[in-house]
Amino acid sequence: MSGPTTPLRISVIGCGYLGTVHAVAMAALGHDVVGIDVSGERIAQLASGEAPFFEPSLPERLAAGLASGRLRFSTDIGAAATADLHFVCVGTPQSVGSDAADLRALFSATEALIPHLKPGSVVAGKSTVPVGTAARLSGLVEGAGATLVWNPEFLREGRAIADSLSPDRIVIGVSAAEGSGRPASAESSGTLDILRQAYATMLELGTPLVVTDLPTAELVKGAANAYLATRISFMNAMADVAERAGADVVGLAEALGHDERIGPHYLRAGIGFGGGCLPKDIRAFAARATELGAAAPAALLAQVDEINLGQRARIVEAVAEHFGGSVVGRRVTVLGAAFKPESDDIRDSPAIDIARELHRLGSILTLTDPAALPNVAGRYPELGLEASLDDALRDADCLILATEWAEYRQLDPARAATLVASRTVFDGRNCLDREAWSAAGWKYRGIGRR
Ligand SMILES: NC(=O)c1ccc[n+]([C@@H]2O[C@H](COP(=O)([O-])OP(=O)(O)OC[C@H]3O[C@@H](n4cnc5c(N)ncnc54)[C@H](O)[C@@H]3O)[C@@H](O)[C@H]2O)c1
Ligand SMILES: O=c1ccn([C@@H]2O[C@H](COP(=O)(O)OP(=O)(O)O[C@H]3O[C@H](CO)[C@@H](O)[C@H](O)[C@H]3O)[C@@H](O)[C@H]2O)c(=O)[nH]1
Repeated sequence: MSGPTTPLRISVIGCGYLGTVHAVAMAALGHDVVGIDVSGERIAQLASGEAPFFEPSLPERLAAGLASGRLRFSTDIGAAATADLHFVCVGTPQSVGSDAADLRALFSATEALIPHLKPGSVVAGKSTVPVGTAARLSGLVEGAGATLVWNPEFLREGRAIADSLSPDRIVIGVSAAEGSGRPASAESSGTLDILRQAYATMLELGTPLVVTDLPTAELVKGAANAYLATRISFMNAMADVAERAGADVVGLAEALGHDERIGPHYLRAGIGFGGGCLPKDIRAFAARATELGAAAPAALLAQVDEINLGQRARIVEAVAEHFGGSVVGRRVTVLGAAFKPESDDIRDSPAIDIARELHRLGSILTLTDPAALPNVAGRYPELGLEASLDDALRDADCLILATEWAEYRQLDPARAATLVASRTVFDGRNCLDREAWSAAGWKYRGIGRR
């Protein structure tokens, strides 16, 4: 990608999974970027060129940004003072004790930024927030002579750099002109020009730009994640019916996906969705819908959540049933700890929940993963961790494939058979070649499969 004709000075506040990638991507586009975080450890890592989490091509992109002199990191919010555009990327996790989003970091980061805002500068919220949050923040920002826009982010972990540099669309919510309902004021003030300049490279390549009002922009993000989660739970509900009826959910998904009105994505049944986004975002969406008096959307998403969590419980029950009702003393190996492949993120990972429950029920549990074990060791020291795949397979009484890393999908069933004690595999992601595994003498159990 070539750089923009006029580079901007940009600050990115919050350097987690989203902010780190966004800062690196903005520098790759040719802008002058400072990434800011309250965590000194995080900033020291980033400043020394160490990628703080596993994400394909992040180490190379981070190194290139630092070497270019266009990317730097600081714990001092004052380092944002020279920027024309500030992206706020701090966490909005689920609140302790409720389903609602915890917005404390968002408000405290914005309040800390206020004294450093120049008149005419733009604050772009990228964190995922309940609808109505931007309106609460805009008074703060506008009091300082700056403008607030909402610019939700849709990147997926594991492909975060590629998604950031080639998004499907760019959504920008701006303040509606009083009473008109149209996002007019930002057009005239040049706010949108700054955003267009930030994303110039992508816009020149034809990336669709949707300009809307603040609440619609917030809702686009919440609705996108709610819809993706609903599709996955829908297919897991179909898997339940398929299993009971002797049908096959993989063939069902393939046939449904050919329908242009449906499309093939997010139809993979299995142990369900996890991660730092879909689970907490549908809960926050439902909590906000309830506050707004919209009971039906809240009930719909509660059902989506329940189906999803049920998938984790069902595979544990199936494993116990396989062993005649009890897993006590059984050697169970879980392949994968991250919530998805190409990531070391274990936030709300179905793999971890399943491993913890089987451990609690008395199995001799071994967990392996090519990237996420250091994160597991820090949080769940009780789980038996094994970095070597061969050693994890050795003497297992059954395998559970929980995260579809390429090395698990490509496992040779004949060779794996020589290592385990008993040839039983629960394919929690329906990603193994059932025929090949069965032919190698394995008892194969998929999700929603005959
Ligand atoms: N992870 C993703 O793939 C992704 C994608 C799109 C949107 N989002 C949304 O982006 C937001 C961030 O998610 P994440 O996964 O990067 O979270 P994260 O927990 O990895 O990162 C949040 C970062 O913000 C920092 N922070 C907290 N308070 C701060 C403050 N006052 N000033 C500066 N930094 C502060 C934390 O130290 C942390 O490094 C969330 O709203 C999330 O829903 C995430
Ligand atoms: O057919 C499918 C597709 C995904 N998953 C699971 O769904 C979860 C989420 O996967 P994915 O959406 O690829 O990863 P995330 O990085 O969580 O990305 C989601 O959450 C981000 C944070 O909001 C958004 O930016 C992205 O657009 C949205 O896809 C993972 O556990 C997957 O295993 C399934 O079970 N079946």
